Amino acid sequence: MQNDMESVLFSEEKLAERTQELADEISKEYKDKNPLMIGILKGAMPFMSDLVKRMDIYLELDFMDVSSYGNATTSSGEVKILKDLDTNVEGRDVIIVEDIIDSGRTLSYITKMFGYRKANSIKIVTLLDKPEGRVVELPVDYVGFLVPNEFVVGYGLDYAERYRNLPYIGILKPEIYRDK
Ligand SMILES: O=P(O)(O)OC[C@H]1O[C@H](OP(=O)(O)OP(=O)(O)O)[C@H](O)[C@@H]1O
Ligand code: HPA
Ligand SMILES: [Mg+2]
Repeated sequence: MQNDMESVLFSEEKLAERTQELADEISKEYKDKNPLMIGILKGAMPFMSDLVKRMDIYLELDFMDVSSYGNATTSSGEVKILKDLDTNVEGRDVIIVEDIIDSGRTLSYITKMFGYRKANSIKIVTLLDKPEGRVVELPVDYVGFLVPNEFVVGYGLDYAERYRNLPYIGILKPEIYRDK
């Protein structure tokens, strides 16, 4: 698996350090709010797990499974809900947790939906933001790192379901996904 990588963008240590900073910032702002933190599966799983362990406030967790990439490196444009929330978001202070915002389509769809469902507030925390990929404008509240317009994998991010278990974030060798 490591041989498929062209370069490392963010090491395990760097990810841990930045996650701690985000956890401190969010904890401070949500100290008395009992936020509902919603992880978007599957990519957000490792980041969300590390983030919430570093937050010393009352909070609740829920998950949604949404998919628009399938096995491709560009978004299909169609957002499919594979699993909805268990929790009613009405009146809740929602924090959506993502691994990456690229075209913005996934989160634009989800934030609109939570708006219809009458959440009290909706904020977004994403580990990575790829501004050059943006097709739909989207306000993002907490960002770990900006990434270049390359397909990145690791720490939850996949290519064709692989590489989610890498402890760091890196760029794949182009021959891995070229001609597929
Ligand atoms: O801003 P966008 O262009 O919508 O891209 C971002 C979304 O794409 C990825 O999910 P994917 O659909 O690949 O599902 P996964 O998390 O299960 O890999 C990623 O985890 C984000 O949810
Ligand atoms: O760069 C990416 N890598 C993995 N999954 C993704 N989903 C959107 N962009 C990406
Ligand atoms: Mg994916």
